Amino acid sequence: MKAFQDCYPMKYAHCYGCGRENAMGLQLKSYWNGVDTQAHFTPGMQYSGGVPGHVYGGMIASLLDCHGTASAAAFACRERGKDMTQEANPARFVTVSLSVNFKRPTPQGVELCMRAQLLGVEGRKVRMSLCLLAGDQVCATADMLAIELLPEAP
Ligand SMILES: CCCCCCCCCC(=O)SCCNC(=O)CCNC(=O)[C@H](O)C(C)(C)COP(=O)(O)OP(=O)(O)OC[C@H]1O[C@@H](n2cnc3c(N)ncnc32)[C@H](O)[C@@H]1OP(=O)(O)O
Repeated sequence: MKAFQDCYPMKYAHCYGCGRENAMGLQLKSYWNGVDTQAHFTPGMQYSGGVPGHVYGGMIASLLDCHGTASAAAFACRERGKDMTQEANPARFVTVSLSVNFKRPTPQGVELCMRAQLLGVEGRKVRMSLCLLAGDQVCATADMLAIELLPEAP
C-alpha cells in the first residue's frame, strides 16, 4: 500500500517529520484505515520527556502534525472524488492550528498509533480530530486545521 507521504512530489519530500527524502527525519507514513486514517511510529529513547520512560510532548505534537497534514490531503482528494495515491500532484496542506491535549503520559518503547478523523472540508480548509494511542490507551488528542497551499505557492 502506498503511503500518503510517498505521493508528495520530490520538492515537498524533505519534511523532518514525514519526508521520505530526509534521512535524519522520522519518515512517518500515513494510510487509510476505513474512512479514517492512521500511522504508526515507535519513538526511540532519544525522544524522552522530563520523566524517564515518557515521550517528549513536542514529539507527540510532531507525530500528530505530520499525520494530520497528510490526512488533510487524502481527505480533500477523497471529497473531490479522487484517490490521492493515484494523483501525480496531489493537494498540499500545511498546518495552521494544532491544539494538543496531553491526556496521560505516552510510554516509550511502544508502537504508537496516530489516527485522524475528518470533521469537515470547507474550500481550502480541512478540520480534523486526531488522537495518539499506545495500545488501547488514548494518550493525546488534538484538534487541527490544515489549509491547502495555492497551486503557485512555493
Ligand atoms: C506542503 C506539502 C506537504 C509537506 C508536508 C509537511 C507537513 C508538516 C506539517 C507542518 O508542520 S506545516 C508547517 C507549519 N505551518 C506553516 O508554516 C503555515 C504558515 N502559514 C502559511 O503558510 C499561510 O498562512 C497559508 C499558506 C496557510 C495561508 O496563506 P494564503 O495567503 O494562501 O491564504 P489566506 O491567508 O488567504 O488564508 C486562506 C484561508 O485560511 C485561513 N487561515 C490562514 N491562516 C490561518 C490561521 N493561522 N488560522 C486560522 N485560519 C487561517 C484564512 O482565514 C482564510 O480563510 P477564509 O478562506 O475563510 O477567508
